[in-house]
Amino acid sequence: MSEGASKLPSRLPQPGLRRAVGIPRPMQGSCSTMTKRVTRQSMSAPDLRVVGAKPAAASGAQARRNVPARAPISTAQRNAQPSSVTAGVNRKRPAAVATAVPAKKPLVQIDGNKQNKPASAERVAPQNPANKQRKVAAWDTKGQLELANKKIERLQQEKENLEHASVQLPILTEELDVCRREKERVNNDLKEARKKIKENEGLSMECGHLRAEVECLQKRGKELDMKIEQLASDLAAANEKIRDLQSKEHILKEELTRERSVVKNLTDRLQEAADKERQHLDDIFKLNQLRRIMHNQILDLKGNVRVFCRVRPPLDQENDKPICAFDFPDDGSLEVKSSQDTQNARQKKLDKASFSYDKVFPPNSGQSDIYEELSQLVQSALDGYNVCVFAYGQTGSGKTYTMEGGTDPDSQGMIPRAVKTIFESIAVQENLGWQFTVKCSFLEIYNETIRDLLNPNCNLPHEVKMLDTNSEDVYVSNLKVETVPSIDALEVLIAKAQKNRFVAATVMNEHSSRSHSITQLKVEGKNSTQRTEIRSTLNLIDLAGSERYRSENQSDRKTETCSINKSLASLSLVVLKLAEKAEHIPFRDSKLTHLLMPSLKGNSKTLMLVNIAPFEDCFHETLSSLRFASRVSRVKVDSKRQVKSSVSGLASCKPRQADVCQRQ
Ligand SMILES: Nc1ncnc2c1ncn2[C@@H]1O[C@H](COP(=O)(O)OP(=O)(O)OP(=O)(O)O)[C@@H](O)[C@H]1O
Repeated sequence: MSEGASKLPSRLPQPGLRRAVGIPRPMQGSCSTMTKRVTRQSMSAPDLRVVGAKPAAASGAQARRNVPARAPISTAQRNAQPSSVTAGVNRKRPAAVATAVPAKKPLVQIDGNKQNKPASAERVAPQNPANKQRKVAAWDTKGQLELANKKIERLQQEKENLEHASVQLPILTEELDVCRREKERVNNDLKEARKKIKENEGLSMECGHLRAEVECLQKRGKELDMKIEQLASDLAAANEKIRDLQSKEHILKEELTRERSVVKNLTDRLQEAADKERQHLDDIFKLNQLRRIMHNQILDLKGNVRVFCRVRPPLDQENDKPICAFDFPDDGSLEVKSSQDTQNARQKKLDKASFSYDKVFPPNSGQSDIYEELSQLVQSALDGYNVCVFAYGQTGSGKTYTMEGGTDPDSQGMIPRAVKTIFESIAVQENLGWQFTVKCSFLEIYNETIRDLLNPNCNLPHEVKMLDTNSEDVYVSNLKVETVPSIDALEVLIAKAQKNRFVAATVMNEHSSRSHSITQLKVEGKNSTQRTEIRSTLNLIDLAGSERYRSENQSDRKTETCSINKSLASLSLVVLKLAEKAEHIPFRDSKLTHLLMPSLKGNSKTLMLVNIAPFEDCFHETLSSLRFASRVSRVKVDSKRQVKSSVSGLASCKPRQADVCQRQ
């Protein structure tokens, strides 16, 4: 079968159109083939008739009238047609086609494959009883003729039909081409549409994303709008503020200009004042230097070793005890006599004695009276001189009371008063450009053993050592030396040391009476402006009881008494040797004199405060103490002030050469 024939059925116009143009319903095969078959079959099978010719058997003109083939077929129509077209060419249902033909009229089977599939009409015809009845005998010529005529009629009819069909064929072919092109276009459109649909799907997804994005952006936009609104209002407020500030700035600038001129004025005046202050400070410094020198000269005149004598009053509980008779002719003299009548001749020789010292304080003297005199030595310590204050006397004579005193302000002893003076003076001096450092240590010497009162449990040995070979200064090894920034800090340390001494006293049976207690305050001052430094030590010493050892009732204290006597004798000897200006001074004979060596030598101020108990039974010890004090009182130590200064300017009041050591 040719290609055109095979494609034809599916490309035929819709059934309605076929009917309109009188085209028989397509079966199988092409139109040309069909025509040929019809011709052949009509020759061999007279009963057959053309399918589709029946209804109208329309003439060619009529068919042409009914053909709207030329009219354009809409796409919708074209899309609607294929199902019915293809339905009409269902090759698998030839039988149904055959049955659609009325039984009385023989059908012309249009079949493209006659050999394989004989037409049903041909197969049915021999079985038809009508056909059998119409059989004419061979001898019936007339019948044969009639039959032949009828056949001819039918053939002529078929011929007409065929002619009509052949006229329609080019129209249909043309229509077919149109349909093909239309289909091609439709297919293309379809492809295009599918492509567009696909694109649309992609686009719609993208659209979805874009919509979401747009929504986000819109939301963000709204937020930004709000922010912008807020910022705009802030900006407006800020602008308002700026305007406000600008106006204020203007006012302030004017004020500033005025203030500047005031400040300049003040600065000039300040400069003037500073210059004046510098000048005043210079003057004050010079005056202070002068005061120091004069103060020192006064003390020199009074003596480098001064002796005060203090007689303590009997306490309430001691009122029953007989007391010696004391007389105080002036503030530096003292007469003492025993009041007992039953004295032997030897005793009578000794029952009255007169002594003279730098100062004598009767029993009614207060702590402040003593300190008034002693404060001059404290001032000397602040001026750069080493100072030693000894409280000497027998046990119970009032040494500790004088040095430490009580807790109330009136009864405060020399140590707390001296500390107060030092820190008050430092405060004043600091305003004049001085800077001071105060260091302190507390120790006691018992049986020639040094004990640290700030660190009493220290097991390390405490030895008196030279600071260095070139220096005459000494120090105690392993001794705690505290730097005290304030009077409060120092008072805390003093209390601690006193407590430690008190604990030892209870444990060691009147230990405190039998030991020397030494409070050392080292003062270092520096005046950077005047390039001056001072350094001094204030030693406040509460000596052990000076009573003599008496073997008959104090055997248990033999060792300690000997030790005390030895150190006191050593102190006495050192002082005497100093007075003699001896070449060798036995400082190292006792720990006490060794430790106090720098403060007893030339560069020193020494005060011996002899304390006297007023009782009759102390008379001999009283005489002993007063005699010792008299010996000391005669000593004059050459004083050498520890001052290094680049400032002189004191020509009119120039101290002795030894007093001031000029810095080179
Ligand atoms: N001037 C005084 N006014 C009032 N009371 C005093 C005075 N001197 C000493 N006392 C009192 O006398 C007693 C003995 O004085 P203190 O303890 O000071 O003597 P001491 O010489 O230090 O004795 P020790 O050598 O045992 O330490 C103490 O109770 C003390 O308060």
